[in-house]
Formats: sequence, C-alpha cells, structure tokens
Amino acid sequence: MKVSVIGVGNMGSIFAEKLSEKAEKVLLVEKVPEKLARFKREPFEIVDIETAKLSDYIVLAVKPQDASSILEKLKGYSGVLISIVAGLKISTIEEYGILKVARVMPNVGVRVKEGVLAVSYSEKVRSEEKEGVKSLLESLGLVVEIEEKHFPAITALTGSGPAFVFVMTEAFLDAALKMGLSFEVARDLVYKLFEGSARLLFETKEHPAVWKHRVTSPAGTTIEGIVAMEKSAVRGGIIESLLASHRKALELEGK
Ligand SMILES: NC(=O)C1=CN([C@@H]2O[C@H](COP(=O)(O)OP(=O)(O)OC[C@H]3O[C@@H](n4cnc5c(N)ncnc54)[C@H](OP(=O)(O)O)[C@@H]3O)[C@@H](O)[C@H]2O)C=CC1
Ligand SMILES: O=C(O)[C@@H]1CCC=N1
Repeated sequence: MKVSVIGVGNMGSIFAEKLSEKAEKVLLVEKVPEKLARFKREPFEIVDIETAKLSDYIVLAVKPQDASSILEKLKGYSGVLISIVAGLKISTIEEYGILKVARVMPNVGVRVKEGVLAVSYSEKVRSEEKEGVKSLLESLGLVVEIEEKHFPAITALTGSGPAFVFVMTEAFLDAALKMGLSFEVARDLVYKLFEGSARLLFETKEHPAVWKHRVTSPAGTTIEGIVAMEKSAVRGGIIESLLASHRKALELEGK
C-alpha cells in the first residue's frame, strides 16, 4: 500500500512518521526542502504531485489558502483523498473530480498517538476503503465518524482545543512560579495533574461537576479558589474562546 502526504509541516510530518508504520511506501510532497531533511530514508520518498497521484491514499495537509492550487493538480485523482484542511468541505473537493474523500479533523495529540480524529466520508467511498482509512488513522489516536455538518464545532473543540488547554497549563505554571516552585518541579506535577484529571473523567465517564464536588471540602482550600475563578468569569472566558474559534471555522466554510 502506498500513501502520500502533501505538505510536510506541523501536522503532515507527524502523519508521515506514524503512517510509515502501516504503509510500505510514504511519498512526500513539500515546498520547503529543509522540512524533508529528516525523511531522506526508507520508507519515505520525495516526489512531485504527479507521482503522488499513483498512491492509494493521499493526505492533504497544507494550509487552507494553499489547498485549491494543489486540488487543481490532483484533478481526477481516483484513490482516497484524506484532507485535514480546516474549512475545506467535501463538496468543494468533489468539484475537482476527486470523488473519494475522507475529511478529517485531527489534533496535535497525534504526535503521541493520543490524538482525536473526527472523520466524514464522501458518498463514493466504499466500506472497505473506509476500513482502510480507519486503520491508517488509528495509528494516530481515537477515530470517531461524525456528520460533516459538525466539522466547525469539532474544529474549535478538539482541533484548536489543545491550544486552549496549553494556555491553561501555562497559567498553572505561572502560579507555581509565583508560589516559589521551580519550573522543573512544577512541570512534572502540573502535566501529571492534567493527565490524571482527564483520565479520571475518561474512565469514569462522570460529569466534571461530580468530581469537582468530591474535591471541594466545606470551608476548605478548593472553594476559595473556585469562588475566585467564578469572580474572574473563567468559565465564560473559556466558552467565549471556543465560540470565537467556532465562528472562524464557520467563516472558513463560507457560512
Ligand atoms: N496544526 C494543527 O494543530 C492542526 C492543523 N490542521 C490543518 O492542517 C493543515 C496543515 O496545518 P499545519 O501542519 O499546521 O501547517 P504548516 O504550514 O506547518 O504545514 C503545511 C506545509 O505545506 C507546505 N506547502 C504549502 N503549499 C504547498 C505546495 N503547493 N506543495 C507542497 N507543500 C506545500 C507549506 O510550506 P510553506 O510553509 O512554505 O507554505 C508547509 O510546509 C491546515 O489546513 C490546518 O487547518 C488541522 C488540525 C490541527
Ligand atoms: O488554527 C487552525 O486554523 C488549525 C485548525 C485547527 C487547529 N489548527
């Protein structure tokens, strides 16, 4: 099985690495030669778009503004195009005569195989091809099939989401420094705090309010912090951030 990746940047380079565990050949198309330096080895091959068209699957991983010129060159491609481009609708890709499309919204968790990958398919993708796409993507994280209409929401929630979690993590580290801890001591504690809290929710499936209640003792330390959080409207700020991202994702789709 041959897979190509077009655009070997932040996301494309991670896809290339992980997909190389599944595919016998990974063909790479990239504008910036320096980004290809670490791929000059088997099973990678640096090619042009015409050669990429001979592969069973192509991952399109360029910025939204660069997509149309590439789609023009991919016109009539008969394999499955796996597009991770934010805001690029399946119907737009079909206009280029590319009829087998898997639209995917991943996130940076793919770097450690803990990504979230939402996927929708065009009508012409056969069930065995869907299985093929799923098997490739499962080397990157959790794969969930969704209706295409939910892509703008998923883009904000789990595509952009890691950046919001990183900002919150950074705020915890700033507080730790203010309280006199070194970055090195605080870092491991805080990263484990986020991982442990997320795993607790994931495994118990309980609502976060239940666990918040279990942590918060009457007249204790936690409630002091919770009151301060509510006074600073932290919750509203987070909701507004996600809604701003959602608006932009809708705008990219021309809505
Ligand atoms: N980063 C993320 O966390 C996520 C990104 N995405 C989506 O993934 C896509 C890629 O994002 P990201 O990896 O961050 O972007 P990057 O800019 O890091 O990577 C895109 C790469 O494609 C190259 N490129 C542009 N045009 C061409 C071309 N014609 N032929 C070959 N290579 C080309 C770019 O070169 P140059 O820099 O010179 O333009 C760049 O190296 C975007 O559409 C984004 O919406 C989706 C979910 C999460
Ligand atoms: O910021 C962006 O537009 C892309 C899409 C989701 C994450 N990064």
